[in-house]
Amino acid sequence: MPIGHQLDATTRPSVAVLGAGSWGTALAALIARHGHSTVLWGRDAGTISAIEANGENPRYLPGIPLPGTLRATTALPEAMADADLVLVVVPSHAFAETLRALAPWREPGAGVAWATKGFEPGSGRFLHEVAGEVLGDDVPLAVVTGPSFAKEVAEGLPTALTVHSEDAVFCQQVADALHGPAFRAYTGDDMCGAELGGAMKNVLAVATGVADGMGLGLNARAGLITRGLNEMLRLNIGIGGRPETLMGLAGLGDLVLTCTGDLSRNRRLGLALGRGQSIEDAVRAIGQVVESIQTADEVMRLAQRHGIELPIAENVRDVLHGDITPAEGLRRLMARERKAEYPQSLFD
Ligand SMILES: NC(=O)C1=CN([C@@H]2O[C@H](COP(=O)(O)OP(=O)(O)OC[C@H]3O[C@@H](n4cnc5c(N)ncnc54)[C@H](O)[C@@H]3O)[C@@H](O)[C@H]2O)C=CC1
Ligand SMILES: O=C(CO)COP(=O)(O)O
Repeated sequence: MPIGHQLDATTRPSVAVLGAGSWGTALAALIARHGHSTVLWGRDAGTISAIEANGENPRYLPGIPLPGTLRATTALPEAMADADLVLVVVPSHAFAETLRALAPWREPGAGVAWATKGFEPGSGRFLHEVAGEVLGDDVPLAVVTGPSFAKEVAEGLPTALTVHSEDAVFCQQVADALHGPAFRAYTGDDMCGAELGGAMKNVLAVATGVADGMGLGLNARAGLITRGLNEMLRLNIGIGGRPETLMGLAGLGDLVLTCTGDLSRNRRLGLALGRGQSIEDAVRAIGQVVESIQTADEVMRLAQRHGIELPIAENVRDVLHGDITPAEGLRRLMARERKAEYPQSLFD
């Protein structure tokens, strides 16, 4: 278990946020508003100079003013200099390369947290496994997850999420930076469960989006959310996570948000597929990262390794691959054998 570095409670840690898309920008703005010295790093020079010049991220959060104290740069060493806390907010496909890039510039003792949702594409590793391997065992690590649309956080609307870490001191440091008048940050120490919930809800948001796009009604949506939660819980227990993690913000909370809120890109992908659009056209129209496309494969590989059946996630994967139509997915789900809702207790 990593050893947390001691913090002076009277000082506010300086924060480097890596990834200037919608979520990285919203989190950097939140932390800067809380009085932390905050630098946002992004690879796109146009976006970074617009943030510096106009206090706005025109591509990802148009029309939302960012705090004047927030600095932005394309130079990673500059962003990392003096950072006590690093928050990585790039898509999952860029997670490992971003960690490798930041590692040489990390200040001694600085912990690394991430708000990325998903697995390492290809290997299917959990992001905390990737971080442990790239950064080593003595770097404090934490995951930030929960129901939180970037636009609403950037607008200062009330939000609650959760920070999980095996390092209690670092966990508190990350939660302190996020917690504020319009933002509640809870804490926990189940990184596996927290990461699984954040990744899996994206796949289930596609399922409810497809159902809504096909006009299947509100009963179908509620049924999918509930049976989807059940799939999350069963897989989580299979991997040794704790059930209560997924009954909270990292699971149920984020599942409800993304399965019902049209700000969700994963739900919008499902809506488009359910209305008969192609995946290519839908992804182009959304114009931002849609994590479920890779996560569906990794969730199914993980489930197969643990011998766990996930009918909804499996159908989402097959629809995303173009192997079946949404109508065929519906037929498959409705034709499944009848059974007890809970053949065995989840909580034994
Ligand atoms: N937007 C949201 O409301 C929330 C997003 N998340 C998660 O945060 C992560 C990031 O998502 P968003 O910011 O929403 O995506 P986005 O699509 O808004 O922005 C992605 C950003 O990543 C950058 N990027 C892509 N590849 C890169 C690379 N190889 N190196 C460096 N930067 C790279 C892009 O330039 C862009 O700035 C995802 O895992 C997402 O699931 C989590 C909670 C809320
Ligand atoms: O993770 C999110 C909200 O918690 C954002 O969901 P989408 O990636 O589907 O937009």
